[in-house]
Amino acid sequence: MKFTPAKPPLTGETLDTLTTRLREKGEPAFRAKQILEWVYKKRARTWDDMTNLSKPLRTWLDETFELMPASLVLGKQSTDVTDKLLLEMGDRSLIETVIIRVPQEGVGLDESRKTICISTQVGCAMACAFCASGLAGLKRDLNAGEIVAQLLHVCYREDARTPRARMELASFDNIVVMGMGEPLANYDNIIRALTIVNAEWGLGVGARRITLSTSGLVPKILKLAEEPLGIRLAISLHGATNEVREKIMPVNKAYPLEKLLPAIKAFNEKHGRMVTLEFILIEEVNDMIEQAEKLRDIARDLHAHVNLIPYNTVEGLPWKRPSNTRLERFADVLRDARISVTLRREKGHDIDAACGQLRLKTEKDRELASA
Ligand SMILES: C[S@@+](CC[C@H](N)C(=O)[O-])C[C@H]1O[C@@H](n2cnc3c(N)ncnc32)[C@H](O)[C@@H]1O
Ligand code: SF4
Repeated sequence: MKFTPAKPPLTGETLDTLTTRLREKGEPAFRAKQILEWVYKKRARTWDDMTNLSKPLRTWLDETFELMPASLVLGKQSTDVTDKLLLEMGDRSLIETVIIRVPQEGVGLDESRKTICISTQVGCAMACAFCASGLAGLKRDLNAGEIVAQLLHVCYREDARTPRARMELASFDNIVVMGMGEPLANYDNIIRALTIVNAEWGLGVGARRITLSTSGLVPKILKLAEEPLGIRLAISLHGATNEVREKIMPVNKAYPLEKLLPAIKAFNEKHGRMVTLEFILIEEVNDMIEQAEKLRDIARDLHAHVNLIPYNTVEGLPWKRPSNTRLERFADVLRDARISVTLRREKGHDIDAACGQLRLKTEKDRELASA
């Protein structure tokens, strides 16, 4: 399903596209920079906040663009270090954006480093057997403006909690494209959004602070390797042999390991940065020692970092998180081989942080309310 908003979101415009629109209207080129500065640096929430623009120009902007294409429906704070924002788009679609606070010594939680997890689609078509995001299939792609809007909402929220050191800064440290959706299946919009987020006239977030995670769309990984943007890459591997991977990730049929692994290598060679292999551990599905040994060999060959993630249970799905003993035993195989590995203690369990769960719950509540 495609959604065409009545007015395009301003947050989807680049400096070039906005300059072109303003030139056509007879405005000088510097106006575009002024407007974007209001949006990204000064966090203007209404056109009338943009006090150095004439009233007729503000009226034209209001008639031409949606200043903010997403509204906050729910901000859920977990008892641990994760906050979750539920955002509603113009067509009432719901998406999730997560703020993960990484505790640091000597500073309070509010001052800690923040990683933001953003969504790229409403639902997902990839149908991974363990994932809540894909349970109801794909509803639609998010446009670039809707992707960028998630980060502005985080800024609004965090600005209210902790003042920025300088006005031009984003209110977070890192971005992971690991929320709902397969980002490389929405390629043009995610690239445009990250270009805006990265630009000095946008949120100014360095490319090294942005990590995109994919289930493994090989042609798009190769395309991404050619982008000048230079973001980091994470691969959802979750199976170290085709047999295991295929059971839980249908994408493995089109792009089995013999195609995926060379594509990762090609990306590596182009960027010279360590790729991360994500491996969710699910009891008796992929947490066996033989899988750990195969994963060790793959990681060694790719010089990759391995992120082990204990499975977050999803209501209605049969999969289980392994015991701590099994988790540690798996991790030890990699540690013993001196592979760079983290065993992630996943955050936000108590606020349905497994991507897509909060949205599904809210949609169910809505259906019940309207029945
Ligand atoms: C939701 S996906 C979004 C990005 C992309 N579609 C992908 O698969 O890499 C981000 C990560 O969350 C993981 N994930 C999904 N459901 C999970 C669950 N229930 N518990 C732990 N991790 C999960 C995915 O496997 C993936 O590594
Ligand atoms: S893990 Fe990623 S690709 Fe697979 S269904 Fe979930 S969001 Fe989609």
